[in-house]
Amino acid sequence: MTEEILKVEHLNKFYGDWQVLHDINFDLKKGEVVTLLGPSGSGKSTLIRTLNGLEPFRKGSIYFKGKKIDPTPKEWQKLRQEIGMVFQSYDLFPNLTVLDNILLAPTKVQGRNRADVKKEAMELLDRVDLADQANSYPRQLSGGQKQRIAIVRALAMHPELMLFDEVTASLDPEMVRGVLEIIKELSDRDHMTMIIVTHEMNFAAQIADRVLFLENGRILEETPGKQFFEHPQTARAAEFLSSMEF
Ligand SMILES: Nc1ncnc2c1ncn2[C@@H]1O[C@H](COP(=O)(O)OP(=O)(O)OP(=O)(O)O)[C@@H](O)[C@H]1O
Repeated sequence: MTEEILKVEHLNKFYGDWQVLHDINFDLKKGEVVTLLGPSGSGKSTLIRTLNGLEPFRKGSIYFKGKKIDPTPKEWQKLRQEIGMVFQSYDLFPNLTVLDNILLAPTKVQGRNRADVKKEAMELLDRVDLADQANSYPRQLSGGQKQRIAIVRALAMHPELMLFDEVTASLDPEMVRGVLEIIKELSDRDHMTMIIVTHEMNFAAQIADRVLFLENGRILEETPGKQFFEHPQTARAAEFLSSMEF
């Protein structure tokens, strides 16, 4: 049986008194790619951030590799070593070089040997065609380059699960493809388990094993990727796809 990486059960989240996520249930097996799609404000970012402990939740359970998460700051800090996340805003440290951005957490948090991590970081940088920028500072890089570095930084922790929250949303169109290709390769070559929030429908159609379609904080449908894009189950999802000109 394929190993279960994540299971979300009856997850409810509130901002103050207002409920933003309603009874979210889904699971994710090793190597699977799930995309979260839905209109603006449907709760996609909130959900993916909740899965990394960046947003607290009030009711429900999240299991990671079969173990129920005790949602304390300490536990999340530990789990973030295994659940990598990349954001729209890169969040690189401006005062550190590219290489030091990548080495920081594996050496300081995981206590791994600096020379080993450095060797691996250079291989990862080579893979995203940025080995020549190892000693640059983030301000010297384009948005697309910064986002490729942010992905490498997350991968250097050897995550079991990667979360991507609209990682191409701030990029100029010509930068988008390079970043999406890296994510696609992570799936094809490394069989990385991933949850992806994106507005890039063609990319979602290529990469999604499953789509969770959200509206008003609820999962309206959960459909295999190919089927979702060809024959969505709900009229609302069909309307959404046509509004995205897919
Ligand atoms: N910190 C917050 N406090 C209160 N409300 C919030 C907060 N963050 C998000 N919201 C609201 O929660 C709802 C869901 O937002 P969220 O960003 O998760 O949606 P989304 O589907 O990711 O949208 P988009 O595609 O526009 O990024 C929206 O109505 C948003 O205004």
